[in-house]
This record gives sequence, C-alpha cells and structure tokens, in this order.
Amino acid sequence: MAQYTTVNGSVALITIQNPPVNALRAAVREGLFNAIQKASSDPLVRSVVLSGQNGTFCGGADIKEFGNVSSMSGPLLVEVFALMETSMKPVVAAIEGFALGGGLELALACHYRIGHSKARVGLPEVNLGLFPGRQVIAGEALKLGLLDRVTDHNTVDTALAFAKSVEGKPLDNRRLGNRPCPPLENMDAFFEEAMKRVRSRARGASAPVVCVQAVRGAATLPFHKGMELEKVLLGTLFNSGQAQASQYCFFAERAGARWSMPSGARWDTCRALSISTAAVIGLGTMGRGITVALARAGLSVVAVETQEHQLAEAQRVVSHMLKGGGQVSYSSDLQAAAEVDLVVEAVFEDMALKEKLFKLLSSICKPGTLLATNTSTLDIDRLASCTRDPQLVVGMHFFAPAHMMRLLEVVYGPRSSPEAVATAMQLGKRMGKVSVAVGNCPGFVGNRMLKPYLEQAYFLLEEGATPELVDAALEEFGFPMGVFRMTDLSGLDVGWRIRKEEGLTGPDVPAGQPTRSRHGHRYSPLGDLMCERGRYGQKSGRGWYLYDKPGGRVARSDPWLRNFLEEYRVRNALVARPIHRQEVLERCLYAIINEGFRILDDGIAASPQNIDAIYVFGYGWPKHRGGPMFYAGQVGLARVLEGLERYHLAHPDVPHLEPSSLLRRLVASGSPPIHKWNQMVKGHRSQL
Ligand SMILES: C[C@H](O)[C@H](C)C(=O)SCCNC(=O)CCNC(=O)[C@H](O)C(C)(C)COP(=O)([O-])OP(=O)([O-])OC[C@H]1O[C@@H](n2cnc3c(N)ncnc32)[C@H](O)[C@@H]1OP(=O)([O-])[O-]
Repeated sequence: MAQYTTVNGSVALITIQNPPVNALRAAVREGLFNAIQKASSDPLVRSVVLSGQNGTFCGGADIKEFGNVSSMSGPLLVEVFALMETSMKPVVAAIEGFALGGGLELALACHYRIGHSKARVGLPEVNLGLFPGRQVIAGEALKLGLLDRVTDHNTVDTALAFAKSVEGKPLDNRRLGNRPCPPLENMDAFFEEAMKRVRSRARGASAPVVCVQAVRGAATLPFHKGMELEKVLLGTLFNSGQAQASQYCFFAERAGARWSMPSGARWDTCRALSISTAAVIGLGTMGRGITVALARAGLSVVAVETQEHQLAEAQRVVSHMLKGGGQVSYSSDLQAAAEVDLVVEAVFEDMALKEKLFKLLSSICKPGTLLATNTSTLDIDRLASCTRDPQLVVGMHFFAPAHMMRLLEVVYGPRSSPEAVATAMQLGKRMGKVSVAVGNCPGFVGNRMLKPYLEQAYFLLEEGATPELVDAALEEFGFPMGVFRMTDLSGLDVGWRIRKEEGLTGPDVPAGQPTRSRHGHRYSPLGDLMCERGRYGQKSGRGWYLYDKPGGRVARSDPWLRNFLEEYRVRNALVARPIHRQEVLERCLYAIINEGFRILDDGIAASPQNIDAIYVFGYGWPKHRGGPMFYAGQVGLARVLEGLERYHLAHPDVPHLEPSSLLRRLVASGSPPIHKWNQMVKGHRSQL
C-alpha cells in the first residue's frame, strides 16, 4: 500500500500503491503513516520523496469508504498530513497524472511539490457533495504557487534530485500552517459576491455554498482555526443526503461500463469490433454533433447529406466546431459509406425513411459494417429487419447537442449481437460519453420516463397551475430547467410530430374522439393546440413563454397563455384550483420514478444505477439528488407508493400514476436498499 525504499544513500522514496488511482483507503493511510515515521527515525535519511504508482500520484480519499464506519480504521488523513508537515526532514511530492482532493491535500502537507507538465491538481470534492472544487493543469498550478517546479522529464527522478538539493535547509517557512493566506482587498465584498453567484448556480446544492464559507475561513482565520472550521463544515456535508447522492452518482456514472444483456452477454465476455472509419448519414443538428463527436474521438468520418444546401451548411458548421481539426470528408452520395466500419444514421425521425435507408445501407456497406441509428424512440428491431445482418444493428441514441451532452443510450434489439453492443459501448467511452446499454422499447429508458413527466406537467396546467409555478418548483429542486422552459428550448413540435406519428393528434384521429381522452385514458391536447398556433417555443419566439424574437433565449411570462388556459378550462369544464409546489414535485417526480420501476421490471434497464446515470447525464436530474431511483430510496419507497396511490385515486384515468408492481413488491418486502432491488426484478440478471 506504501512502498518504502532509500535512494542515493539519503533519500527515502515512498510510493503509494493502490491501483487504479492510489485512493487513500485505510491501509494506504496506515502505510504512509508508518513510512513517514520510519524515514523520520532513520538517521541515514535526510530527505523524503512521496510518489504514486503507475504514473498517478493520488485520486484522493477512497470514496468507497464514505459512510462506512469500519473503514475509518487506521490513522485519519489529517494525522498523516500533520506527521508530514511537522517532519524535520524535507518531504517532496512527485506529482504525475493527478493529485485530487485528499491527494492534493497530501501533496500540500509536503514541503515541496514537483509536478509533471501534464499532471492535473485540484479539489473536485464539490462533485461529491463535499467541497472545495476545481482542477488545474500543472502550468497554472505553478503560477498559483501550488507547485514549486514543473518538469517534462521523469518526475520522480526530478523530485529525488530536488530533495537532495534541499537537505538540511530550514523548513519552517515551507510548512503550510506557517504560510499565511495573502491579503485580499475588499474581502467582504468579494465573498458576498462569490456567495451570491454560487447560490444562484448551485440550485439547491449545499456543497458549493459551504465551499465559499470554507475558503472565507481559510482566508480570514489562523491556519488551525481554518482547519477546525473546515472539519465542522465537512462534517455537516459528509453524511448529508446530498453528499451520499453525489457519491452514489459518481459510481452510477461508471456502472454503465459493466453492462449486461438479458441473454447473459456481458461487458467482460464480449469482444468489440475494431472501428476506425465511420459515416454519418443526415447532417441536421444531431448529425453535425455526432460527426464532431466521432471526429474528436479520432475516427475518420465521412459526413453524408443528400440535400446540397444542407451539406454545404453542415460542412461550414462542423469545420468551425472542429476548428479545422479532425478527419472529416463530405459527400452527397450514400456510396461514400461503402467501406466504413460504422454508419450512424441521423435522418429525420420517420420510420419509413429510416427503413428505406437501412435497406440501402445494407446493400451498399461492406460485410461486417455496424449500422447504428440515432433514433430517439423508434423500434430498433424493425430497422434491423430491413438489413442483411440484423445482428449488426444497434441504437446509438445521442442527446442534443451530441458533441457536448455526455449521455449515450446504446440500444440493443433482440437480434443485436453482444459484439455490436460492445463496439458501440467502447466507442461511447472513446467519445467520453456516459454510455448505458438499454433494451428496445418505445422511448428506450430516458424518453420513456420523460413521457409521464411531460404528461403530469400538462395535466397540472389544465388543473390550475402555470408554467412559471411548475418550472419554479422543478428548478428549486435542482433541475437546470423546468419542464416548460425545457420543452420551449427543445421545441414543442418535436413531441407534436411523435404524437401525430402515434395517431394521438392530427388528421389520423378518428372522428368523434373526445378532446381529452385517447384509448380510454386522460390525454391533454395542450401541446397540440400550442403547435397548431405556431407556438413551438424559442425557435418561433413563443411557446409556453414569450421571447424577444425567434431563437431568443430569455423567457418572459406571456399574458396570452393565461387567457388561452382560462378559455381552454372553460371550454372543457375544468375548474382551476390552487396547486402547491409539493404536489408539482410529487406528481412530476413520482411519475418519472414509477416508470423507472416499470423499466427495471421489464428488463429494459439492467439496474437502478443505469437509470439514474441516464437521467442525470441526459435529462438534467441534479447530481446532488442522485437520480430518480436513488431519490425514491431517500424519500422512502413506502412514501412514494402512498403518493402514487393517492394521486391515482384522484386520477384513475391516468395509468402512469398506477403504482408499478415492482414498487409494490419492494415495499412489501420491507423497502430494501437500492443495491438489492435487482433481486426483486422478474427477469433478474446477475451483475456480478
Ligand atoms: C479528504 C478530501 O478532502 C476528500 C474527502 C476527498 O479526497 S474526496 C475524493 C476526492 N477525489 C475525487 O473526487 C476524484 C474522483 N475520481 C476522479 O475524478 C477520476 O476517477 C480520476 C481520479 C480523475 C481518474 O479518472 P479516470 O477516467 O482515469 O478513471 P475512472 O474511470 O474515473 O476511475 C477508475 C476507477 O477508479 C475508481 N475511483 C476513482 N477515484 C476514486 C476515489 N477517490 N475513491 C475510490 N475509487 C475511485 C472509479 O470508481 C473507477 O473504478 P471502477 O469503475 O473501474 O471499478
């Protein structure tokens, strides 16, 4: 856990050994503490170098130990830091890879720090619901005074030579506790401004706010008082629900890499195909973003668009986004895809068009080409049936903007081969995506859960709410955008087109169909009525809100909407009633959660962690709330069940409010913790 050797006669070299990131678990802390004591007591040792194994210094405290009392054995981190800082022999940190969180604190407890030019240092704990919170590359760290030297050569060798050069030199002014924080003019105004900005952006997250309090303490209090304040503040966060949710999220983000399929195929039993060339078919907004994402991942990409003007515009936009980098060629001829390893289709969301394209691609592309569709909801297997090799057809559902949004849903149909899934998942990782393998059903996972969410929001409007009330409740919960601001951004016409395709609205609706009922269930035509009036949202300058021009971003309340809703309620004999934020949250969030349980029970998602990763990285669910499934566990499954039963009783014609069978089974079995839920799933598949 901490290797000890002596080098050049007088330098003790201590190397942290805890792959993959040298996290400071109990055994590592113990090893470090003993090694420092050994170096201090060895008369031949005159200096110490601290390094990490495998070109990595240290990724911080071991997050897996958080909340696990038994792991608090051995010396605490602060005890290791104090032993190093008070050492009478110089301790030099050799930082390669990264020094993050407790890893950087460990380096700061040393008297000197040597960093490799490519190393990153920072305090990212705020992402875990703790604090402080940022990372910088070595050059900037040198300017900030965090590093004393930066090298392009072997960092450990440089540190060993440096240690030798400072042997016997006075250390008091090198001890962090003796180095006062440089004075800051108008300190109060600075921190008041910082706190105001953090509170407005934190959206209910407590760690960023506490971060400012801790930094203020560090800047204004004596060192040890500042450390005491930090200890108190960290204590308030460590076991808070938000810190636990953020730490859960950290692992949920990585859980997708250990994917599995109902057939039993898994991430560690399948070989991915080799992919170095790709074609993107369809160069609208999504196709352009996908082209950029693939090119940035190092693939040679041919971007194909049959409409010349669209092709020319796409070439301009993609070249600008890539800043001239990337290997991208352009063509209006589908034959350009003949020799590629992978095709990603991103044409208009129309099944007939996609079927025709897959038939063509199947006849043009070389055998073994992976055919991926970016469809957001259509049946993968129906597209596979149009090809000669259905086992090589998968969904790669990107999220707009495709070159920035981290989520990638990799959708497998019943005929998709494990190799095809492994290939898409590996490509997702190469693109820096949070990739999650999911089953094939309308909406897959994310959009399937979005549907009841939107439905509840529309129903709340019918019953007396306003877009402002609903959005304020959801944004106070932590969403970057409430559901109405979000649909104004994405475009109300997107959902309208899908509902027309599903025959829920438009000319295909049978005559005499009640306005607010479809297939015997409650239906809200509000979104359709808005689109019929050209109110698509930001793109048309008006939607649920008013914008100063088409494409405008600043939402303002629209008096027209208030009158429209009042007239709509009168026309449909609806009586507006007061609606409170708690009801908005429960009906919107419980509807999402309930669908999540159905998705788990249907085997469409392999775990609640996968669902939470999808909702956090694709739909803006706040990290400090963990994800819809984690949040359900925090609220209490019995309470969620009670809420759904109450709302379903009040709205019996809304199937999405009927509690899912899995939720009922979990509550009946005593509401087990989230990592045990899979055992209650009908077609449970081992995640071991
Ligand atoms: C006292 C102090 O005040 C406080 C209290 C703290 O110090 S709190 C802790 C502060 N430290 C952090 O916030 C850093 C968190 N980690 C990261 O940012 C990244 O991991 C990375 C370090 C930049 C590497 O990225 P990567 O892309 O090369 O690999 P990976 O895929 O992300 O991770 C590779 C594997 O390592 C695991 N892992 C990473 N960091 C870990 C950590 N700190 N503890 C435990 N496991 C960790 C991760 O789950 C994955 O496991 P598996 O999935 O393979 O089983």
